[in-house]
Amino acid sequence: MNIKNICCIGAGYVGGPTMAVIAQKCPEINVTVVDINEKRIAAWNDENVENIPIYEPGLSDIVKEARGRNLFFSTDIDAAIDRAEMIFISVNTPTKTYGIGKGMAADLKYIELCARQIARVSTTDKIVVEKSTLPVRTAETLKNILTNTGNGVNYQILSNPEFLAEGTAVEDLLDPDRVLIGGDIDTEAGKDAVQSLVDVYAHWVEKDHILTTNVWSSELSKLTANAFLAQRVSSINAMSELCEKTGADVNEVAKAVGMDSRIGSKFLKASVGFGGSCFQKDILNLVYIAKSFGLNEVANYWEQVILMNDHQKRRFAANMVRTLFNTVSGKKIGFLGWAFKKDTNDTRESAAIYVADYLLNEQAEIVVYDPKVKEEQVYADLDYLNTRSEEENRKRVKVVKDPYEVTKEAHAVAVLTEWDEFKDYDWQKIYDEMLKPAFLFDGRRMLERKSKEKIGFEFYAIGS
Ligand SMILES: NC(=O)C1=CN([C@@H]2O[C@H](COP(=O)(O)OP(=O)(O)OC[C@H]3O[C@@H](n4cnc5c(N)ncnc54)[C@H](O)[C@@H]3O)[C@@H](O)[C@H]2O)C=CC1
Ligand SMILES: O=C(O)[C@H]1O[C@H](OP(=O)(O)OP(=O)(O)OC[C@H]2O[C@@H](n3ccc(=O)[nH]c3=O)[C@H](O)[C@@H]2O)[C@H](O)[C@@H](O)[C@@H]1O
Repeated sequence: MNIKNICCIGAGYVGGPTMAVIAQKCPEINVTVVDINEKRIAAWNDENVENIPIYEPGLSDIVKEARGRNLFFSTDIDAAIDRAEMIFISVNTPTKTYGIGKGMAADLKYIELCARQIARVSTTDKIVVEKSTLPVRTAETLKNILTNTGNGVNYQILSNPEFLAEGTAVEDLLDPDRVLIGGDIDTEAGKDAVQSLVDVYAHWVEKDHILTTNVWSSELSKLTANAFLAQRVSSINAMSELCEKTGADVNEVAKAVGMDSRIGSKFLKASVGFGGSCFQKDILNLVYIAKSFGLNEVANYWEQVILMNDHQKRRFAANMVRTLFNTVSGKKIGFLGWAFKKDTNDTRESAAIYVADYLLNEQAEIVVYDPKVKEEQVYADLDYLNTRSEEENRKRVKVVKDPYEVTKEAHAVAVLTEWDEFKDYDWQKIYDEMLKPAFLFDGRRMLERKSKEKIGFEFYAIGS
């Protein structure tokens, strides 16, 4: 099928950047990104392109180039669906918070709503592309809804999971390790649909980086990739605790191990724990799927990655309390960073939230600075945990715009996100203005130990 119009449902961290790049690279295709969230769409359409709702290096330039030419953001979902030959579903698939599978399974209600809307609105044949991360065999459910409630329209379902990482989304989209497309490759219509999507990506991705498989392999590969990545972080974090007991240094261990080409050096950075909207959610989903097939050993194996991560966040916070003479009650603790990693304003499942929650339970007073995260987001994250009243969260946590306000008169400062700017702060000034002993906790292994100790800090870093 010759694709002239693409619709993407979901203008979030994946839908927005992915479609912006498709529009930039395929000027002859009209790309419309739709969402039920009016505020988000308004922000994507903001005259000042720096105000688009997602911060990603390089993204605003691409939006500036394509927006209004062949890239559009709209809340008119029906019109965009009807016009498109190809529809990407890029809505959120969070962990279920109710009913069967609560706390583990993926909540597919937004996916189902999209399918029902597509079925209701479509008057011409469509290729429906799963861009969201989904449990293996979701395409079957989609097909079922579309063909049983549709108007006699033909649908092809493709799986095209997204592997971009936040903070490097544009880079990852422009130069992906691979693009994965799963389809019904046993039928001519299925092969045609796969080819249509291959043709879109072939505008800028080398052919041998575009991989086609059956739908189920594609769906499962996405969960597998995230499980493997998160497993590496939990593996090195497990070693970080052993390093702290033995005098080994986790960065040296990671380097030595990573130089083995079979292991590789990437994704071996010890930290206060992985965050982000997907690793935990996708592994829980994998565990749930394995359990639902009665594969308990498989489920337990992968669940350990999450348990290790929870332990890492908890032990970082517990170590702070222990080091501060077993109490942080009424003490000012400065947080540098709140986002789940640098170069993003996303805070979903950020380790900082859980460390803060732990310290608040110990009656600490927390002051937060993050270069990209807004005050209301910090409160929303803490309120979401439901550990204490909203009023209490606002009383005990302050969010400031100047990092030196975080550190002034603080009993301890903790680095929770690896923003580059933290390295260049005036650490002598920070030391001078802190209460003594001045405790510094590096949850990201990003600060240089010797110079901090020379200034006088009591320095603690993960894994050394
Ligand atoms: N955030 C990431 O880095 C990555 C996410 N993914 C996957 O991509 C999917 C989307 O993730 P994000 O973009 O982070 O989510 P997000 O929450 O940022 O965006 C999803 C958007 O979908 C909209 N939406 C939900 N239901 C809708 C409906 N029925 N009609 C219209 N709009 C609707 C929401 O309003 C929201 O703006 C998830 O399945 C996630 O696992 C995959 C790779 C990377
Ligand atoms: O499905 C998804 O949502 C995406 O999840 C991750 O991307 P993302 O969560 O954006 O960011 P990562 O760079 O993977 O970092 C995840 C977390 O692990 C932490 N991390 C990562 C690497 C490392 O060595 N150590 C470490 O602690 C990061 O600080 C962060 O908190 C994957 O890297 C993407 O391929 C995938 O598409």
